[in-house]
Amino acid sequence: MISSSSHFSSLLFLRKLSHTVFVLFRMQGRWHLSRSMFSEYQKLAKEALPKMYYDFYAGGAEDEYSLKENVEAFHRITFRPRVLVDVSRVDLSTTILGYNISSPIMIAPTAYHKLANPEGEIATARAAAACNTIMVLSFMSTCTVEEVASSCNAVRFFQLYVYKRRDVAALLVQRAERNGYKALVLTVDVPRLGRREADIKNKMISVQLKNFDGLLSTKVANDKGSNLEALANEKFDASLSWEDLAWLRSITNLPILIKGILTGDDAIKAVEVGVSGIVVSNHGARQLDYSPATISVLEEVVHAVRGKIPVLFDGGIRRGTDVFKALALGAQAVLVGRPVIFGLAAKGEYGVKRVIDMLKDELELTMALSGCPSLKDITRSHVRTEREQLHSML
Ligand SMILES: Cc1cc2nc3c(=O)[nH]c(=O)nc-3n(C[C@H](O)[C@H](O)[C@H](O)COP(=O)(O)O)c2cc1C
Ligand SMILES: CC(C)CC(=O)C(=O)O
Repeated sequence: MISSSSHFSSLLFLRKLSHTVFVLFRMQGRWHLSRSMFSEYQKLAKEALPKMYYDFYAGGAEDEYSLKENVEAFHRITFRPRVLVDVSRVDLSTTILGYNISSPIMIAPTAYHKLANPEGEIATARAAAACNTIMVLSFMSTCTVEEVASSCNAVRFFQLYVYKRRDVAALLVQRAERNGYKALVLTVDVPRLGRREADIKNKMISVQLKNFDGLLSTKVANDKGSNLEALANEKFDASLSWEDLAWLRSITNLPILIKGILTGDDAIKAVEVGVSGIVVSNHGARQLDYSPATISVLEEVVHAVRGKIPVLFDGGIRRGTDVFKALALGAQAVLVGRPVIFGLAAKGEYGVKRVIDMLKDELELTMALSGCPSLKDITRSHVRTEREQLHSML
């Protein structure tokens, strides 16, 4: 239930439950509980999915400290809006690696979309096309690289995990290139799978992925805990290192982005090895718990890169205000993971489109209310970080 604030007659309290901000308000003599559209979709997804799948999508590693922090660190950043700026038109459009998109909100690579909806990644790709944005297809997708490519005309990037079987990684890269994917996103934060305790308890399944038919088996069936963890630990190449970027460049002409950078030091190395961009990410807090909230390290990375390559961002984006904050701190665009999956689980292609449109609408409003008619008008001085707020109190 989402209601217009103009009808509020009283506001009772504002409290955080789980990762969600709830407001209890009185309207026309009755009490109502408001939630963001994201939480509405999360709730619908929870109702629609078996517990094992919902926990897989929603969960994080170990204590889920970073999972909460990814979201809550945004709440500690406030705005410095400017007034009396002509915002009768607000332009959200931007360019990523030369591709024009309608807003700086892209779809993050996430595994196993068919567990959320029978149409799987095809539904997600069609929603991306309808929103005129970029989808990053996961290496662990349930639809094939070819099926997704032929389903719509969205600009698509391909996310890569490097298996011990390098020939399999190389083959998938070639298939992505042949099928019109425009960039590779090399994910570097999974030498082993993080300890996801819900998946261990639920004995999370690992299904055969069609992309690998005839190449290798991705199906694991044992009774000892998360089959996904067993799969990743068996197949992923934990020896992958900076030197291997030369190998990757030798097998493709596509631009390469590195996803999973959290420090200025690693950002400098990424620039040195000649990649075309980086994604500041802690993998949605599913890998190393107590890694920092991604928004809290974005600026360090942006400073280290010194504008040499684009810096993208993901982790905890739930509102248009979050997108604005990430842009103000130097990101060129953001990627969203769970909101897209919850949209997909709740309402298929339509749900994904709604979630993206909601974020776009909220970003547009935030820009108007902050005095920013275009993305280039969003500057560092439009936000106040927690550190700045603390300094101002000294
Ligand atoms: C269910 C799920 C599956 C994911 N699968 C992948 C994947 O296959 N490859 C990858 O690079 N990242 C994967 N990620 C991480 C996302 O790309 C992204 O970094 C993260 O979801 C961003 O955080 P958010 O969910 O708060 O938006 C996955 C995340 C989730 C939640
Ligand atoms: C199968 C997993 C490795 C997919 C993934 O990246 C994730 O679940 O976070």
